Amino acid sequence: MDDAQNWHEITLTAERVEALRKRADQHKYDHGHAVVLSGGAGRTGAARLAGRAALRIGTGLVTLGVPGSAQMEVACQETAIMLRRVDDPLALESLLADDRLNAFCIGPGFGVGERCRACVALICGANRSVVLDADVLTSFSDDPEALFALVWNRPVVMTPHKGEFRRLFPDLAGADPRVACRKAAMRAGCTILLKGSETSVADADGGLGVHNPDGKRAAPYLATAGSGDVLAGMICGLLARGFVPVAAAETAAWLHAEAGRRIGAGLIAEDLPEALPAIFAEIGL
Ligand SMILES: NC(=O)C1=CN([C@@H]2O[C@H](COP(=O)(O)OP(=O)(O)OC[C@H]3O[C@@H](n4cnc5c(N)ncnc54)[C@H](O)[C@@H]3O)[C@@H](O)[C@H]2O)[C@@H](O)CC1
Ligand SMILES: Nc1ncnc2c1ncn2[C@@H]1O[C@H](COP(=O)(O)OP(=O)(O)O)[C@@H](O)[C@H]1O
Repeated sequence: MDDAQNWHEITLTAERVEALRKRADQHKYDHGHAVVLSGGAGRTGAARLAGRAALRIGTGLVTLGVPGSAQMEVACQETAIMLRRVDDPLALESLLADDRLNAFCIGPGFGVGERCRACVALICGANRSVVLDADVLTSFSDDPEALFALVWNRPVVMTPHKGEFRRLFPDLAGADPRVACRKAAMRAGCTILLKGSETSVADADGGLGVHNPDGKRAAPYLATAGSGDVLAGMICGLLARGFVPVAAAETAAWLHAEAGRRIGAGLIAEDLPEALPAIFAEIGL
């Protein structure tokens, strides 16, 4: 399916608003436990942004998986977010043994290379919901088929910007972004969110949602370092809360843009998670 006209506009539906609500009889484990894997010392900012976003979007618990070299750096910055030492794939395996840790985010600031590829293989092999962003996408640029074999038919959301998209799907990079996103999702066999001033979300069956198709929800101040890391954390948080991949990606895209629109000029990535409580109040949560 490559019909450029066959798509829906991404909005915040009533059903998704209800799914964001916390009921009085629920406790934190009812809202999931998200894990964001961090890079080493001096490279933890992106994962911390993602973790903060996952917490603000309502995940019950958020843990940052951090190499020993960066533990003090992260511990000095975080309070509500928990910390586990994860130096290597072996340590990740022990985290994966606890099935209460139900959604993962890997890529932001993680570092490119074999350690990254091995961790992605473990998470996907355990069939965990996961957001694959940034350095994960770059780590597989020499062998995209190896990544597609890992994610095929799994609860995965990939979140490339156009540079990362080109590395994984060089033959699609010149096409209309909506068509390219749909073809990429069908090729990879998972949900893909293609970032930009217009954001597309496609699933493996050919479904396609477009955010801001007419430019009326423009949020140009989102073009700032770390804003994509926050989006990855929002999606991960919604996966932990039980949203299916497409719903998590679309809902996060809408909320992320709404936060960007409200903050406007002067926005920095740290502001985005902090804008969520006011948005939630306004939509009736
Ligand atoms: N506070 C932090 O700790 C931050 C950490 N970051 C991390 O820094 C690492 C590198 O990420 P980058 O995205 O900067 O670098 P990448 O190395 O993935 O790609 C950047 C290159 O892609 C090109 N490109 C083409 N189209 C693009 C588009 N639409 N958007 C962005 N770049 C495009 C750029 O020109 C640039 O040369 C990642 O691990 C990321 O998570 C960044 O997210 C920034 C903030
Ligand atoms: N001009 C723009 N208008 C609206 N949103 C934008 C614009 N430029 C970037 N964005 C959004 O900002 C985020 C940037 O993500 P990304 O490129 O991964 O940055 P980073 O890696 O620094 O976090 C994406 O959600 C993207 O859709």
